[in-house]
Amino acid sequence: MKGPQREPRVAAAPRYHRIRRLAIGLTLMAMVVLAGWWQRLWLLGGGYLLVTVLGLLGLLGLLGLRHYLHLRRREASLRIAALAFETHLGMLITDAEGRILKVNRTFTRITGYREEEVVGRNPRMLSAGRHDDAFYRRLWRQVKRQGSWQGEIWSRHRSGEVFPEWLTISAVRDDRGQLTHYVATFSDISRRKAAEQEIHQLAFFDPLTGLPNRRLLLDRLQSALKDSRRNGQFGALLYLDLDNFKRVNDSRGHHQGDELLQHIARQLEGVLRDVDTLARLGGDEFAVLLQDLGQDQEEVERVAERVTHKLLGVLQTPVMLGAEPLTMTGSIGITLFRDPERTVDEVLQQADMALFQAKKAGRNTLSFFDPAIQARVQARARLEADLRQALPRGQLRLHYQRQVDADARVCGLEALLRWQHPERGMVSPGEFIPLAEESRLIIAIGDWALEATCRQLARWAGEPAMAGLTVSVNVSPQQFHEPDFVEQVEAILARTGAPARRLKLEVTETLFVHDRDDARDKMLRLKAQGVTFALDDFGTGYSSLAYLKRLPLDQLKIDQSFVHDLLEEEASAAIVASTIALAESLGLEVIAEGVETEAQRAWLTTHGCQAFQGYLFGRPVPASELMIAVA
Ligand SMILES: Nc1nc2c(ncn2[C@@H]2O[C@H](COP(=O)(O)O[C@H]3[C@@H](O)[C@H](n4cnc5c(=O)[nH]c(N)nc54)O[C@@H]3COP(=O)(O)O)[C@@H](O)[C@H]2O)c(=O)[nH]1
Repeated sequence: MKGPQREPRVAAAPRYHRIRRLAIGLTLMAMVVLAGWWQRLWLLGGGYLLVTVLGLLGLLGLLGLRHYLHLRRREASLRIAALAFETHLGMLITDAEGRILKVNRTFTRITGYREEEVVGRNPRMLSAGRHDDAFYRRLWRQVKRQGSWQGEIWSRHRSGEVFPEWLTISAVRDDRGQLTHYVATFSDISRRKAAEQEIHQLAFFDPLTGLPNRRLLLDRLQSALKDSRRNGQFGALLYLDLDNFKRVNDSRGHHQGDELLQHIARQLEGVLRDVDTLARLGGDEFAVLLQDLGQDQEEVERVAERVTHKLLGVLQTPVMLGAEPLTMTGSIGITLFRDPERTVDEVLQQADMALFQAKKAGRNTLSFFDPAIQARVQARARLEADLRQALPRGQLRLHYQRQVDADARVCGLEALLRWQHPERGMVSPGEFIPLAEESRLIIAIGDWALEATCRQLARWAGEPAMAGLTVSVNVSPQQFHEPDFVEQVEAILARTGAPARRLKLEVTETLFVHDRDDARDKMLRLKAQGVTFALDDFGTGYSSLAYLKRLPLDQLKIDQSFVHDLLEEEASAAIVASTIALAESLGLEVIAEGVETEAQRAWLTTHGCQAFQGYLFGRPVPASELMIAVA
């Protein structure tokens, strides 16, 4: 194995050595020649120069090549950047101070502004004015801290039209970390928003009426229950069903049925507050969610009942459907909620059961889920119906309560209403006046009381013991706010022949909450006739001292609740003492009402009160029973 392997090598050796010797000989010769040349150049002193020149030439060549390659690369990236800049996204670049340097064509397409119109200006020129300063502060804080911000923002088109956009802002920094530019890219998302809105509309609103649907109602009811647990305020859920709606559909067709539902939805909305939710549950069924009705249950019941009556009233307003008018009625079931344990399902179920009761009770009616509330509501309804008859049937009376001075001499009287009910006997005004106010019957009743007082005043004008007495009569805010109230009083005075200077009108603080100027004007016109004014229940209501000095009042009446607690409660005593001092400093008379004991009278006298009214001096009695001695 080894022999055949070595044989060829022995044969090639002389040729190989010949070639090697030839190559070495040639190299040596070249070296000798080059060395000769080199020696000669060196000797000529140009050796160094040549090396330097050759070196520099080489370096320049290399730099030139690098620069060329760099330019090629930059040109390529600029081409790419320019291409990228002209994208489907709007783009703008500002300097570090926020001045616009460049915008792309999409920017112009979306905003309507050409580049030359915006360069040098601040991008805030595009602001729609829909975000507050805090929004922009947060945005820029994030750009500064995190290098970029993105989100939805409202912008304004050159035409003034406002549109939503999706915006990204990035801060650009150089190698040393210095801020050099901001780059903003954005897209118009109006269409996406419109689509989202449409989806939301379909999911949460009824397509026929545009009202919230059952799903949205449930959402709102859920949060209403949470709120009511938190703030202790009552809420109410009302279920409303149109009576005999099917007949409308059958006789007039579905088109008119739909029209009717749309009309009713608008009308019902019209009598509700913005914060209330009116929903259509389907067919002819609606629901109303009322929130934050207060903490006093009886007051809340009354509010819910009032709203329900308004809704039922709306339904009864005739509607022109096609050529013929149509009048509808409805039934309403109501449940109140505040109980922390109550669930959405329970509330819905209760409203439904109450609606069933209302339907069963004969339609065009309301029914509360709670039987106790229902009983109270029905009792009030009966009382109101009776009260409507009280005036025409002559069941109202006036009683008079004496007012005395520091020497217990009668100096005036207060006329107080009484209702002689045929079955219930004497009904207290405390019971029927609030009802009369709710139903606005108070205007007619108040006018009657005023006229009856004036007739009595005219009679007393001929009696020496009574002629010098002033008679006070209560005027409710509704009555006072009637546009022709002054003319009414003037007409009554003229009709009855009562001396105006003997008539004192008792008004309350609530009168001056709204339209104070109108109230002042009316008072001044009546005062010009000789009529005087007392401010009743002082300290229990609005009690703004500012209005006191502007109004032409003659007397302050200290409310009986303060007099009652005067000797037991320091706060009441302090209020009474301040009221007396205030009246004195404003030059007004002061009278304390509800004085029941000698100790209260003594305390009041010591603190400067000079006039009193209360059971201590006499209860309200009919005019025929007043026994007043000639002064
Ligand atoms: N708008 C009108 N309101 C009227 C009219 N008549 C009465 N009213 C208001 O009804 C409320 C209840 O009145 P009434 O039951 O008559 O009670 C008055 C007095 O009887 C009662 N009073 C008087 N002295 C005492 C007392 O010593 N103790 C005690 N517990 N009660 C007493 O106080 C009522 C006086 O009311 P006022 O001075 O008006 O505040 C009442 O709010 C009447 O205003 C009317 O014609 N129109």
